[in-house]
Amino acid sequence: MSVSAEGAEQVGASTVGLRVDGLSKAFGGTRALHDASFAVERGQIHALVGGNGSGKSTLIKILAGVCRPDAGEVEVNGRRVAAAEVTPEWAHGAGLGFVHQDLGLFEDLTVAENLFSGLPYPRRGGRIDWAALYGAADRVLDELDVGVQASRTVADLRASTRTLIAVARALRGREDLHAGALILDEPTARLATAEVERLLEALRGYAARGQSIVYVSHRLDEVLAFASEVTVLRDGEVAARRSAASLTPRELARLVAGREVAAAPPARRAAAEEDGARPAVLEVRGLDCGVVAGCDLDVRAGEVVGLAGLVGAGRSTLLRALFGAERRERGTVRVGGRALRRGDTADAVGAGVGFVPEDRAGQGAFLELGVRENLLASQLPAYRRLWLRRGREDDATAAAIRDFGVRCPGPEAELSRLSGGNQQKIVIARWLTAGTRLLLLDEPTQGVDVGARADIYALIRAAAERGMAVLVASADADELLELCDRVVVLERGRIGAQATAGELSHEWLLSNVYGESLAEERNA
Ligand SMILES: Nc1ncnc2c1ncn2[C@@H]1O[C@H](COP(=O)(O)OP(=O)(O)OP(=O)(O)O)[C@@H](O)[C@H]1O
Repeated sequence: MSVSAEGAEQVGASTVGLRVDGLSKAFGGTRALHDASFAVERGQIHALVGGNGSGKSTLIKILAGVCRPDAGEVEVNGRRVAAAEVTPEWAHGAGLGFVHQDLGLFEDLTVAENLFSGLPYPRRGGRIDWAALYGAADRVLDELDVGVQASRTVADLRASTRTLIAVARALRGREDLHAGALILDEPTARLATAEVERLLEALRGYAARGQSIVYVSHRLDEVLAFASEVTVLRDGEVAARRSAASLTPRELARLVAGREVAAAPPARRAAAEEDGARPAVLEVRGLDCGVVAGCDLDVRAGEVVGLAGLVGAGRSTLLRALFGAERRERGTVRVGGRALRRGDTADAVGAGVGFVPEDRAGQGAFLELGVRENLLASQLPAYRRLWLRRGREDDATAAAIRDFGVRCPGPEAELSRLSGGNQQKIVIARWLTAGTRLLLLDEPTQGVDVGARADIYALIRAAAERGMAVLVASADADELLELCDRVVVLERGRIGAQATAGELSHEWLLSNVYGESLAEERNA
């Protein structure tokens, strides 16, 4: 079976669901993919892992027909074409379905409307036939065991259910929903631990019925528990292809990073009396803002405090209110003893507050500016005042690129040209400077690779050792356990249970954060 000179596709019987052969793609001088090949058997769960900038997204975009490669071939269920011939229509027709990190769902619409968005709705007598639409949607949802009614509004659904809706939308319109290849780009990055297992269980069920699954993730423990085969990309090349059973998490981390990955430094676990002696950098009293109500919270110098909670509990709202990005309705926020004006981010920055928001593309980064400008964005006035401009800026930029292992063509490269994980490293590095007294982090390592994650934890802890106070919201239990001296749970906008590092465990988080959501599962 091969591709003819004209590039026409060849069809034949095969047990392979998806095969890519010799994929290469360069962006100017950057080699994003080089001669990458791997195959996914029908019904196999195949993980595609690699460091930030290793070429995973480029590979997915080529398969989706939205990025034209320089060379290579693609085969789906026996249909083989030159990769440069793949269009979105071909990909869909051949049976490829995609779930991107941003699920692209319309929150205010129903499940059925989301499932059939972009397609002509069934009509009867010139009007939309809603009964037929909901009926068709219910059949897809039943077939995929999603356990949700097509008439529900997406905004009311829990996170794992939303991801399954995105899966259903990727597969809709196929004759056999389980016959193609499903490609998921970090489907669990935004999910809390309990939600992850529910999603993976559903995906295992689809694989058992014949679906070939390609799954991209930076959570390596999860990869080894979920996938049967693993392809590791490094610098655009396939660095290893192994069965998951033959790998330990540590070996896989080494393959991904191309080096031994140091374990994160242990949380400080300071004695209570030592904590009491440190000054509070952040003092919040009676803060009301949106869902957040009556919030009292202190974070001391040198302390890393985790904010746990379910989606919608108000973690992001609280961080945004502290930074002034959201206008608080009541209450006071003091940083280093100074009261912050509400809704005034400049005042917060002036008091030494740094903020890494969850929505990097929308709020965290200046995508159209260069790496250097992004790194220095929090400190420009200081550099300008000192008349030190380029020399010092260049040193600081080079140091940040080195310390964070940022993969970029150079300090002038536009941020939009960097991979997602490398953008995140820049956004965090920007605030890890001497001027920051309080650092607010919202899901700081989402999309960040295993090596960089360890580096970022080490840099955050080192900043805390120097006296920075850190407040970090995370849905990732491992992150809270590895990074935090203390964890505070937000429950529907109110501060609930708290535990110090010595008391913290997976079990504690499960019962204090997720217990309630598991009980509510049937409602979604
Ligand atoms: N449009 C583009 N223009 C220039 N360079 C690009 C472009 N898209 C990707 N690249 C570069 O190609 C390389 C591979 O990027 P890609 O986004 O595929 O990596 P990735 O493995 O998905 O990373 P991450 O884990 O951070 O999402 C990176 O060096 C990136 O900077």
